[in-house]
Amino acid sequence: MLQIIKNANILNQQGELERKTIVIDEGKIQKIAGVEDEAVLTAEQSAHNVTDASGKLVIPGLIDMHVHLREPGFEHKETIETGARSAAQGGFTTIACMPNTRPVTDNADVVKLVLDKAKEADLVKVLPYAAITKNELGRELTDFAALKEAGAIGFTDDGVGVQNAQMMKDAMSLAASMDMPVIAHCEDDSLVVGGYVTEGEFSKRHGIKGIPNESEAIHVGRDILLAEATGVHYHVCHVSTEQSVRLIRLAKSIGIKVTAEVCPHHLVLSDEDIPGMDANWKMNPPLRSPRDVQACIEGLLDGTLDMIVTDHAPHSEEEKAKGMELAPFGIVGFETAFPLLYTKFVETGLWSLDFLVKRMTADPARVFRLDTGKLEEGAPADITMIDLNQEQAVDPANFATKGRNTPFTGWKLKGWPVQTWVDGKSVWNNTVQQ
Ligand SMILES: NC(=O)N[C@@H](CC(=O)O)C(=O)O
Ligand SMILES: [Zn+2]
Ligand SMILES: [Zn+2]
Repeated sequence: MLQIIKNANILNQQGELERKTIVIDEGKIQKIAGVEDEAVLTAEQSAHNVTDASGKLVIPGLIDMHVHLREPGFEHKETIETGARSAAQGGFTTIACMPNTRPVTDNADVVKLVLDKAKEADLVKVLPYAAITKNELGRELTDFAALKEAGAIGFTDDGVGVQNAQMMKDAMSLAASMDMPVIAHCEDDSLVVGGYVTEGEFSKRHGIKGIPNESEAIHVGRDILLAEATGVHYHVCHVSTEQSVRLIRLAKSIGIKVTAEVCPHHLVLSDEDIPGMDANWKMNPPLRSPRDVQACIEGLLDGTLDMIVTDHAPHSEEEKAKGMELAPFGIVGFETAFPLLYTKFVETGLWSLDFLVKRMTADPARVFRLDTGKLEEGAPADITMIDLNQEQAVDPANFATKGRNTPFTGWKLKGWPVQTWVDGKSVWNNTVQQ
């Protein structure tokens, strides 16, 4: 089925905008041609579907390597279908989901279930991670070979840190022997006990115990040494502290195979922004100091941090209404990620558009060896169209996710995704086509 996206403003090799016509066939980008290309003008006559992208930005579909879809077990928070719909609405075409479901994705059956449900939803590409340890309890390794065979793309106990260093080392050795990455939620429980915001301004003001930066960085440091010893590809989840950035920068400089991700909220918010005891500002890792925010931004700019992920973590309104202390950690992220970062960093002139797009497409694709994340002839037609001029306030009532837990309600943002294609199929369309 021949399809055409015409008058598309795409980012070229130099990172500049160029107007092109994209020809899609059999789910792949067949051709990216100049707007006057004769052959393409002829093809347009026979195309099944023509989208006029005039005035819009057209980029590779966004890739999110850290998300929570909650199924199986917590379908009241999200299902694979609602999560995938939310991802598509946020401009994402590939998402990698975490194993902290119920049951935990610690055996091949759960991996298969996730893949089956994703196929049924038929929206975005869903790549499952499997747990490092059974039930994410940190006591016994899962069957890595069976999980890889079933389709898992990496191993992680996200939600908790692997507390035992020998356990982590064994996991890394095994993963390395299978050419699989280990993805780590870095948190030393002994340094955290009872905290739910960072140790800093906010915790002092409210007289509550804070989560210190070292609780994250101590695992980053430990795991870098273990990665060096085992040769595994080690990927650090949701980096939030200056100390972690510093350790990862050093490890990279001496050739250790470490990569890392950062979340939009850790780039845009600090603990000083928390308005009060509102659980929509509670996530793990917590919002850190302005100094940490700056270090994360610098880390992303110099490539210490490879990519942006949302850590989309939906929870129900009842759960979040329990208040700061008792509510679960986590905020939703798919539908605000791009406009938030575009508005805060590109509109303000701090980042180039090309830089933002790469950190959400080509970079995750490079790190996790995906065949997507680029607009190129022969690549899958995973494509996102964005209206950079559309300005709109964040309204959780419009979200496709079941989660309403966001600190960004009411924020006026620009750069909203308006249409998303996966393998050439439109999975979200908010344009009014004439
Ligand atoms: N990030 C969060 O605050 N919460 C995540 C767990 C996690 O990513 O560690 C969740 O599963 O809710
Ligand atoms: Zn985590
Ligand atoms: Zn997570």
